[in-house]
Amino acid sequence: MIVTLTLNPSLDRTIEVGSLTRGAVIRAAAAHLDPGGKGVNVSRALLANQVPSCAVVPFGGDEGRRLIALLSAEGIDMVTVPVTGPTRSNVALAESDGTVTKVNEPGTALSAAELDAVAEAVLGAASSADWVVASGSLPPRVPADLYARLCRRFARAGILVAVDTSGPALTAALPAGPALVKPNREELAEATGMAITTLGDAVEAARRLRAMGARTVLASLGADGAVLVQDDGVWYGEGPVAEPRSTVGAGDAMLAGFLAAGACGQEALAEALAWASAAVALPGSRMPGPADIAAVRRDRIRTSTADPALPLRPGG
Ligand SMILES: Nc1ncnc2c1ncn2[C@@H]1O[C@H](COP(=O)(O)OP(=O)(O)OP(=O)(O)O)[C@@H](O)[C@H]1O
Ligand SMILES: O=P(O)(O)OC[C@@]1(O)O[C@H](CO)[C@@H](O)[C@@H]1O
Repeated sequence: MIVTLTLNPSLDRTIEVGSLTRGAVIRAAAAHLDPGGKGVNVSRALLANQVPSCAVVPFGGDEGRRLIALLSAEGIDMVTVPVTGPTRSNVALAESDGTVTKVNEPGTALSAAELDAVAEAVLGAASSADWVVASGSLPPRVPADLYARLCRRFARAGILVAVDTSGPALTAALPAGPALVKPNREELAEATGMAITTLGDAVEAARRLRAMGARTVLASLGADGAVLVQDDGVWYGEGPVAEPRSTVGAGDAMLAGFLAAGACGQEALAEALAWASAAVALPGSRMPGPADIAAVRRDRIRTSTADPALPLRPGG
């Protein structure tokens, strides 16, 4: 059982446009509304592939009620925690060449009592968990070491914790020894202060995150694929997507696939890439099911030992 915690969930609106021009009126080709937030997406991807998962989700206001209604309609197993502030709405503009521009609201602050209620909900849900996935940004004024405290608490209970976050929350979590972190390229650069321009840079940055305390680093590199660094090896893989539709939530699908496949070695990396590629080919943040993933797995995923000289796409 995989429990996910999304402290800052969202209603995600993805708007498909030909291309973006600042200051212009742009007529959208299509729009999608999805339940969002990184942990929520991990649970949605797991559910779509019949892997047991429970999502812990604080929610507030009309947006929060809409979020919970959308998750219920998908059949997500969840523990909901009512809070006073409204759940945020995030917007993604997906251009026809696959470029996605995201505007994420900060979310609303949780009171100390609300934070305690969420922590209690996670501890309760995790009593039968193998993994707890702590994913996404922290709402305003939530202490940056919250994920670190969860890592320590669950380590004592023998439960593995995966952390997918950015900024101070990621830096604070590392010394608490998370079993897994899933930074993207920007987060790798931010956490290490390194410029990531080659695969070798990404591997070196992932090694530094391990030196700071993370046991396994699964670093996603956008269209360049992903690199996995753990005790028994370093692997690289990619899964080109012929017609990228929306990359929103691709990293979450990747994390879900990696955990579903056992979170270890080249095979799990290949599965993670198949889930991510399948997600990129779908609109909005729709999570791929077995048929979407099987189509990708058959012919497109390539994994290998990591060639440090491989250049990454500029600015990716
Ligand atoms: N344009 C693309 N073409 C092919 N694959 C892609 C593309 N963008 C992303 N992917 C796949 O999705 C994975 C995750 O993407 P990315 O590194 O952007 O994660 P992320 O920033 O965590 O995403 P999100 O926060 O939206 O979930 C990549 O490792 C790659 O396998
Ligand atoms: O603002 P955060 O918490 O960093 O990211 C939130 C978010 O961008 O992540 C998901 C995609 O990974 C979306 O569903 C959601 O809008």
